[in-house]
Amino acid sequence: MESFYTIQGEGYYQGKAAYFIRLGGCDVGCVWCDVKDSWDASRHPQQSIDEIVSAAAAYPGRMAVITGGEPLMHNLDTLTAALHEAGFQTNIETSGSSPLSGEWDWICLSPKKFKFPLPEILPLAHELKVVIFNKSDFAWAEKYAAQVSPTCKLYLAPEWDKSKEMTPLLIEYIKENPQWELSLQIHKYINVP
Ligand SMILES: C[S@@+](CC[C@H](N)C(=O)[O-])C[C@H]1O[C@@H](n2cnc3c(N)ncnc32)[C@H](O)[C@@H]1O
Ligand SMILES: Nc1nc2[nH]cc(C(=O)O)c2c(=O)[nH]1
Ligand code: SF4
Ligand SMILES: [Mg+2]
Repeated sequence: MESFYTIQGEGYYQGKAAYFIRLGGCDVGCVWCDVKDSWDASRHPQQSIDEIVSAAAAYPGRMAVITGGEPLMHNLDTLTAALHEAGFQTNIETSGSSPLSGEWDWICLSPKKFKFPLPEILPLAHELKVVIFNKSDFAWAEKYAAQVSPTCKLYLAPEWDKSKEMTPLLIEYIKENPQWELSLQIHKYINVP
């Protein structure tokens, strides 16, 4: 769909320069998704892996973030091998709802109520990032926290349009449950893509 060099705005690598590769197509359908344009893959041009990787390599950063849409709707073995070959760290942002493919240095799993993650990705996640849209989502987040590895980093993120209302609840929750950390979409505050 699009590629851009920016600052990772969320989660563990928040604040780091990263090259984002956003792949078209998503069958999850989150009501609050902030990139609904990405859902229909046929509306976006196809690019070769060579084109994608050489565009990325023009920038000094060597962290690539594959996102979407739902990137795991595509087989990512060849793309991630080419990124590794070019010296990139490979990170993915995924709902985990399609089978895992690709060679990953970092898996950010963001489970969704609209299409659950497949169980096999849970022990492989390096980072669990749960979007909080309403109060019941805290208990739902704990259900997934119990299934990831003991070293997996745990993040709660307010849904953007409800962040004014929900962020104070996240702050209180994290103060009571300090295994969780706050993830804000900082790119939206600093106006970068
Ligand atoms: C657009 S999704 C694409 C990758 C993948 N489909 C997924 O959901 O993880 C990238 C990240 O943005 C988050 N996100 C999407 N819409 C959001 C919103 N309105 N508020 C907060 N986070 C949002 C998702 O939860 C996910 O962590
Ligand atoms: N700057 C920036 N950071 C991000 N982290 C995850 C994003 C995503 O849409 O996957 C994202 C994004 O869209 N922009
Ligand atoms: S899974 Fe990701 S891309 Fe798909 S609708 Fe949900 S937030 Fe949007
Ligand atoms: Mg985004």
